[in-house]
Amino acid sequence: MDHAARPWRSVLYIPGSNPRALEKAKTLPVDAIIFDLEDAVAPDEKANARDLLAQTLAEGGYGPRAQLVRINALDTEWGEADLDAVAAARPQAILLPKVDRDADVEALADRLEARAETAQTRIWAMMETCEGILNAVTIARAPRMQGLVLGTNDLAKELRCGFRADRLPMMMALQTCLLAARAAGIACVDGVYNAFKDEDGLRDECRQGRALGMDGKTLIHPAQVDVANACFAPTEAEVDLSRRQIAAFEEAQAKGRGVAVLDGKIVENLHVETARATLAKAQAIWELEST
Ligand SMILES: CC(C)(COP(=O)(O)OP(=O)(O)OC[C@H]1O[C@@H](n2cnc3c(N)ncnc32)[C@H](O)[C@@H]1OP(=O)(O)O)[C@@H](O)C(=O)NCCC(=O)NCCSC(=O)C[C@H](O)C(=O)O
Ligand SMILES: [Mg+2]
Repeated sequence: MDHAARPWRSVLYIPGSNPRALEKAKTLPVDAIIFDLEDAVAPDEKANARDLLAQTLAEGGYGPRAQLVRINALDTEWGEADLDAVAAARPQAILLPKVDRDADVEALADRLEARAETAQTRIWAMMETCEGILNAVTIARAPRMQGLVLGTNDLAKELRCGFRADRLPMMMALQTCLLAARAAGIACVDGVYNAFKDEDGLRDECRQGRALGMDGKTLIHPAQVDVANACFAPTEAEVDLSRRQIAAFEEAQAKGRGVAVLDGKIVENLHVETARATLAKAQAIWELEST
């Protein structure tokens, strides 16, 4: 699969303490899983969840789904032990919560560097503190970074803002993270939609996230997966337009022109790059779903 095109449409949190949900995820058509040891796990359950997750990761069975482990922050009483427990399973990626600055990522990167098992492990950062949003540019460029995840619940708490359908109070934070991720060439995945039985509300928020440029949405329940997969995939119309734009541009080029006209609109090289990226994404989704 073309790594730049790897889909992150649906990224499902699974509480590391819930064996039934850990099993269920093996059957769900999600692009990625976040095995959570942080906020989905109560303090009394942390130690058991850590052991269960270490064993679950070692057993595998999650197929082509990308796997991220959200540990507790390294300055909590659980963070270091979480990392110790999951390291042996060679985790694809660690998701670090409540990242305030690039030094938080560097501290984790140093620990990953020190172990042979985590030589390839990437880092994702939860963007959910005001400090973190203000430092998004340097966080996104820190070592081993693969993506940002918006933590809109913690962010709303810190901002002291309300939840609105248009998400106006946190729009600047969402866009700051997107700018930082795109400038660094990494992924950016939107926050969760808490009302997991409200399919229409979820669809609206996914559409908004996609229009902003998000790669996908973090999810909390299996019922949310199909909506996110549909909203963040290229539509048939987009695939068709991309093919026609490429064909029109190549035809224009063959005639010595640098610009084509399609459906009354200009097509330049930059539009062709977007069209090729759309086709690569559609192909990557097809490959993932056929595995
Ligand atoms: C919200 C839930 C507590 C609801 O759980 P439950 O009552 O068990 O739901 P259902 O009975 O409808 O479940 C049906 C089956 O689906 C499985 N299930 C449920 N949730 C998940 C899941 N997340 N992943 C995989 N499988 C799941 C159930 O086990 C049932 O299976 P079966 O019986 O075999 O058919 C629950 O959904 C839940 O705990 N969700 C996750 C909550 C969570 O992770 N929260 C933390 C992340 S959000 C966050 O922290 C974001 C960020 O940091 C921020 O600040 O915003
Ligand atoms: Mg959070």
